[in-house]
Amino acid sequence: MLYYFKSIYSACVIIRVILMPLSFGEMYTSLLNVKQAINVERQLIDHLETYIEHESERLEDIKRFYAKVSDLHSEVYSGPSAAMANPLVAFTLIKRLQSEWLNLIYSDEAQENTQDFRSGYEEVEKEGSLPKLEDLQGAAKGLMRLQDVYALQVGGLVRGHFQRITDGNPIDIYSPTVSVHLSGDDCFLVGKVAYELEDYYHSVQWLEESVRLFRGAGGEWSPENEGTLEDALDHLAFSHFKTGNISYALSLSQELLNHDPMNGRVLKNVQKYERLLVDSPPLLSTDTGLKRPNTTYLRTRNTYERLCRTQGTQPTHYENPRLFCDYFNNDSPGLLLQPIRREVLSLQPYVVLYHSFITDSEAESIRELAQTGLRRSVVASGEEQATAEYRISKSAWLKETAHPIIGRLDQRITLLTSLNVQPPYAEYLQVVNYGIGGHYEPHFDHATLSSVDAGGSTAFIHANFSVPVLENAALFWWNLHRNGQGDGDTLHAGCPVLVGDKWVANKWIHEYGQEFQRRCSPNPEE
Ligand SMILES: O=C(O)CCC(=O)C(=O)O
Ligand SMILES: [Fe+2]
Repeated sequence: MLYYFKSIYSACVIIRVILMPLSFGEMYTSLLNVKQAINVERQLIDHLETYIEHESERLEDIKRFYAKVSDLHSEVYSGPSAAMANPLVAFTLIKRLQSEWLNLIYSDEAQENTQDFRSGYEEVEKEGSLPKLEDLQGAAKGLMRLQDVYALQVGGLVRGHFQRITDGNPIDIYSPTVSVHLSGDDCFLVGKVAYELEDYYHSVQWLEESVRLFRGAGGEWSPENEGTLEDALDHLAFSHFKTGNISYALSLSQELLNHDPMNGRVLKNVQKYERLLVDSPPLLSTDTGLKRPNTTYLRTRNTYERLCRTQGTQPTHYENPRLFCDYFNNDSPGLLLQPIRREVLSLQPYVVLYHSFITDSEAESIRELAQTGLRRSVVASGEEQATAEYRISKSAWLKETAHPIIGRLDQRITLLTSLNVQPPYAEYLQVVNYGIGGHYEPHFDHATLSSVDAGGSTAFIHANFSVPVLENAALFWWNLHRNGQGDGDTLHAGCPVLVGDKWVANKWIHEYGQEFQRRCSPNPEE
């Protein structure tokens, strides 16, 4: 968990402690919810197990009947015709044909088993603990965000690797301890989300993988799949058409026709593509020059992403002799025996990292206290607050009265900063948990606690450095100049979490109430 102290409004300070790495609904926006979903699937696995047992018993019974009847045919009825003279043989034949076959064929058992299985699923569904379509789409967008910000290869992701091409070779930027491969259908879903957003840059890449994997599976059908090779070919062909690669759209459509020769729509498309190719033959280059869509219109996107990729402070900052580390007690009696390791990361804006600001057990308690209050994080939107794609997380507010730990943290902030953090001079503690590819794009906090395995740094865009997520550490900066104006250099962002569960806690301290702690400067510009 990272802890941030920051001043807002006409305010001065930000304290942000990284705790370690929440409520259902919008499951993808918080990793805690994703973790809770594991139990939901466990319930479904139990229901499936019972279903398989019952269906297996039913099939065993059917097999027994089959064996009995086919044995009779090979042993009794194919023998001397005298067998039929036996009234018992004749009776059993008639009984079977009049009743047993009927009972077997019209047995309700299969339906009952299916019904029980469905009821189990419906119970889980009623609890409201199943992800919705929006969650699946949100998770798919999270994957594409990670792909973009960390320049990951889709082909690598599909094989469970987090790889970036460096000097022409794929280099692992993170090696997961547990890894999963994606199926043709998994890739189809991501591709389809992009396709529906008319984002053909991503749909082409994911659907290419989908088609490759579906082809590799030899068109084998799986009952759990959403799409088929034909669906993937269809979407991929159209994506290529939209990006101007007509000849590829044509060959994919022709492949699709091999599987589905009577598909009128695709037949028409083929004719259209052929006509287009005759009218304007393609240039030799097959490079379609597909560009990443700039959906968030971030002007600082390149710097932001570069800072996220480097996952930490730029080396040049260590070369600045005015930056230093020390053990700091702020001359506070409460810290004399236990000074805090302080790392000054930047002078303008002034950004300091306090190591081991909280303990593991404090971070754990804060996470637990926040859990039930976690709601989708919002951002200021005019007078109102609204959810936004550029902030994907859940957050909860903790008052000092929630637990003595919160009061102790407030005291620690005061010991370190000499600032008054009692209401109304500061906000309550805001605890945040990020979701799949969760992030907070560049923003200011003015008038606005965990380690992760990869990604999730806090990037200072204009100041050109990023701070990796450091468990239990606190990051402090002044959002405002001494003259009360917002400091433009504090533009900062929470990079997407690549792997891990990122929790942060924010403490925004108002400028009002700190007049004697942070005096104005003789220089009105300062
Ligand atoms: O998560 C981070 O690193 C940054 C979060 C942040 O800037 C905020 O919550 O205001
Ligand atoms: Fe912020």
